[in-house]
Parts: sequence; structure tokens; C-alpha cells
Amino acid sequence: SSKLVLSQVHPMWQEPLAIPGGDRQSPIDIVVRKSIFDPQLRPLKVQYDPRTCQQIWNNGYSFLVEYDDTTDKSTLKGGPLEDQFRLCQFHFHWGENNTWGSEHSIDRRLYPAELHLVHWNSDKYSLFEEAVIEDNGLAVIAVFLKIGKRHEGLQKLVGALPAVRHKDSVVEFTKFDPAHLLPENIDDYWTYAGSLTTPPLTEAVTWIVMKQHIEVSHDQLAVFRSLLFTSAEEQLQRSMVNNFRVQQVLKGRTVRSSFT
Ligand SMILES: NS(=O)(=O)c1ccc(NC(=O)NCCO)cc1
Ligand SMILES: [Zn+2]
Repeated sequence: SSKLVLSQVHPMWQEPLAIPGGDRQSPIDIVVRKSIFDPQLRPLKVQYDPRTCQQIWNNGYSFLVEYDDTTDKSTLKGGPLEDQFRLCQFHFHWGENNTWGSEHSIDRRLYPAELHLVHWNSDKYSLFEEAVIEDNGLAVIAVFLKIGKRHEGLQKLVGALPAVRHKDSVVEFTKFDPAHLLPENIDDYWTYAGSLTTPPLTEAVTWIVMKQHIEVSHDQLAVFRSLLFTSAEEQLQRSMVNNFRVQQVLKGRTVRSSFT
């Protein structure tokens, strides 16, 4: 387009000075040698139904692939979770280059991007909006992305992104199985009590961070960077890059591992 497109490092938002409570904020650096193996952690049980996939939406922070969460069709249980959780959306965070972009890090190592699969506790609550303010309300699976071979499962999603280039754009997107985006091994993960990494930053999330990454191609990730933070009407268009939050203090929390 003729409009100027800047790829300045765009501060997602001014970090709020204090969060209510603020002792379990996310993301964090996971120090592997300080994580504690918990033999009571069970394998994760992921049951996603591609027919619940509805649309892709550019919300001005990331692009969300949204699922019908009015019934228990796409669910997550097991692992550190006592209850059953319903998939409501997944989205990504990424950088302006392949050096950084993930929200979590492993022994300070950052990845070029990070996938978040967002679920809410449907045993205890009846809406995401209710669960988002409860300390056991949400469960988010995080998967690191690494540059390598092309990810065939991601290609359908990448192909739809130009249709949601601007903030507030939505496009129908159906029959997408998010299980295609999980690594082969989902039994090895770290888990800790944290928060949403974008407003409202509520401390409601049981994080499940996969040890194994997935690979995507340089060109696939470049399409993520072609999205814009700004709506079509705005005079100055800004590239949607660096949409990650700065890492937060651990404040005495324990990170458990499901593997030795
Ligand atoms: N990055 S994150 O911590 O995984 C995250 C997940 C959901 C939200 N919010 C959310 O899903 N709102 C309602 C539906 O969009 C915000 C941040
Ligand atoms: Zn996220």
C-alpha cells in the first residue's frame, strides 16, 4: 500500500506500575535447573474438534483463531489440571526478526515466536469472562516456534492472514485442528501459576510450557510480520511485531517439570 509502514519497536502498552496482587505475573524465564520434577503430573489430555473453529480476528495485539466454546467439544484436561478446560482461542507472539519474539524463555533463551492455546475452566465457570478473574480459571499451553522447515499444518493459517491485515478485521476460518500445531511430544512440559500477558493481566492462568518446539519456515513467520497493529483508517500504519510482554519476576514461585 502507499501508506508508510513503520516497523519500529512498538511498545505494546505502557507497563502498568502495579497489578492488583502482582505476585504471579507472566511471562517468566524458566531456569531449568531450578524447576522441580513432579511425578504426580499426569500426561495432558487434548481433545480438539476442528469443527469448532470459527474465525480469525486481528485484535490489534495479535491475531486470534477463535473457537466455539459454548459446548465441551474442544477440551484440555490432565497434566497439572484438576478440572476440564475448554479451548476458546489460540494466538501467537513474535519479534521483528528471528532473534527474539517469544514471551517465555528457557534459561534466558528466547525463540522467534510463541503459540498460546487459551482454555477456560468449564467445570467451574460458564463463560471465559467469569473464569478470567479466578485463580484457577484459565489454562494456557505455550509452544515455542523455531525457524526451520515449513510447517504444513500452519500453511492454511498463514494463507488466511492477508485477509486480517488491519486491526479489527475478521475472516471466517473453519475446520482447523489446533492439535496440528502441537509438538509430537506433549508429555514433557513445565508448569507454573501465572497471569495473562496482555491486559487485563489477571492472575488466573495455569501455564503449561512445552519443552519441545515446533518448526516453521522463515517465510511463514514473515507473513505474521506483514500484519498491522493499526486499523485501515489510521494514517500511520505500524507493523505488528514485538507483540510480547517483558518478563516478570518469579516472586518465589516454583516451576514444576513433568520430566526429569
Ligand atoms: N497472552 S495470553 O496470556 O495467552 C492471553 C490469553 C487471553 C487473553 N484474553 C482473552 O482471551 N480475551 C477474551 C477473548 O479474546 C489475553 C492474553
Ligand atoms: Zn499470548
